[in-house]
Amino acid sequence: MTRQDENKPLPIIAITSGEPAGIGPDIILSALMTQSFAARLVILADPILLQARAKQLGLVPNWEIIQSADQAVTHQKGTISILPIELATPSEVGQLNVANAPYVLKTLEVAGQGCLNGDFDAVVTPPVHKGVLCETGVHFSGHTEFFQALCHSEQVVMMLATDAMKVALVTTHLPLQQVSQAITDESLSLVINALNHDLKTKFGIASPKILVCGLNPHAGEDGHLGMEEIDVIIPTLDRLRNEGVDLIGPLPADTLFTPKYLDHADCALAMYHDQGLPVLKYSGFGNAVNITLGLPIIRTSVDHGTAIDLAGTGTANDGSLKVAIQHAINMANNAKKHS
Ligand SMILES: NC(=O)c1ccc[n+]([C@@H]2O[C@H](COP(=O)([O-])OP(=O)(O)OC[C@H]3O[C@@H](n4cnc5c(N)ncnc54)[C@H](O)[C@@H]3O)[C@@H](O)[C@H]2O)c1
Ligand SMILES: N[C@H](C(=O)O)[C@H](O)COP(=O)(O)O
Repeated sequence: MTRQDENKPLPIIAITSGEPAGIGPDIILSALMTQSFAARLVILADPILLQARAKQLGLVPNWEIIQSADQAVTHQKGTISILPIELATPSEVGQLNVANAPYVLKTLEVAGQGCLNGDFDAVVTPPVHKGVLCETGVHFSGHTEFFQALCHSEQVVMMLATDAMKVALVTTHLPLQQVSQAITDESLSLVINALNHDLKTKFGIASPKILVCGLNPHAGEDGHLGMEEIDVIIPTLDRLRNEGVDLIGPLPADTLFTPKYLDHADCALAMYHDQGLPVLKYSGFGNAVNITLGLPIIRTSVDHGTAIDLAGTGTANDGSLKVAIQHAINMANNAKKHS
């Protein structure tokens, strides 16, 4: 039996490098040097980038350069298996360079396509810098939307989770000015149905109970502080309840995130990015995972950004990446069990 055959049942997880000038390379190295994962981990990156960062951080991994995903063997801490993707130009720590945007996008494309065609069982994405990618002229608002387009998914849902809390979003990377118009009966229904479906199928929750935030202060105060609840949110929730979805709300977002509600629900649904994520990050920054629901592939990510200020310093916390990798492994094992 070859080494590959012996390890065949373990999922193959693609890990992209993220923004090369940021902390992506640091946390990949640190996580994989200090913890063994029961999976075959394939880093999609330029080996030169990772080797230079390892040297800067004083780390000496056992490098394996592979030519295809199936050559990866069970991960052991200290080993880094790389499926090479070349940088466009050498990357300097802490210096964003738009010339490397195509490299970043290529790592995501290879990972996403590899998941779609079965080479990988899941993809884990360290952080990219959205601004530098947009400077190339592509509209990149986030991995969530990138993988939605790549997979032609009708509806995706961004959900961040810690052991204590799951927070999903109705709108993702949208200017605040556009949030109200984006909350319609159709969009809210699609998000809630996708969330309800994946909480059942990907998290094994038989009958998910979902807390829904209002959009306005005090959930609109009976229309005195905004009409979106009365015009859109309440009628949509009522209809979905009649269809069997277990929904509570809309509740005022300022008090929804308290144990009285959270302790008796499976997930909170916030109307926009900064309504839900600050609470989640306050409660568990560094230990949370970002999961894209609604995709035909498994994709997890970290709860933080590129932290350019920390790249190459050895002070970046790898906790969220470890959680993201472990979640991807668990979800991939679960999917294999049910396939
Ligand atoms: N998953 C992703 O790809 C992702 C997630 C969030 C933000 N971003 C992008 O990252 C870039 C920078 O965003 P930002 O400045 O708002 O957020 P950030 O998370 O990069 O930084 C916010 C603060 O948290 C600190 N920090 C972040 N990660 C840390 C870690 N692992 N260990 C210790 N400290 C850490 C930083 O030093 C900084 O003080 C933006 O372009 C943003 O779009 C990407
Ligand atoms: N909204 C996420 C966060 O604040 O952590 C982050 O921007 C990542 O989004 P994507 O996974 O879509 O890149």
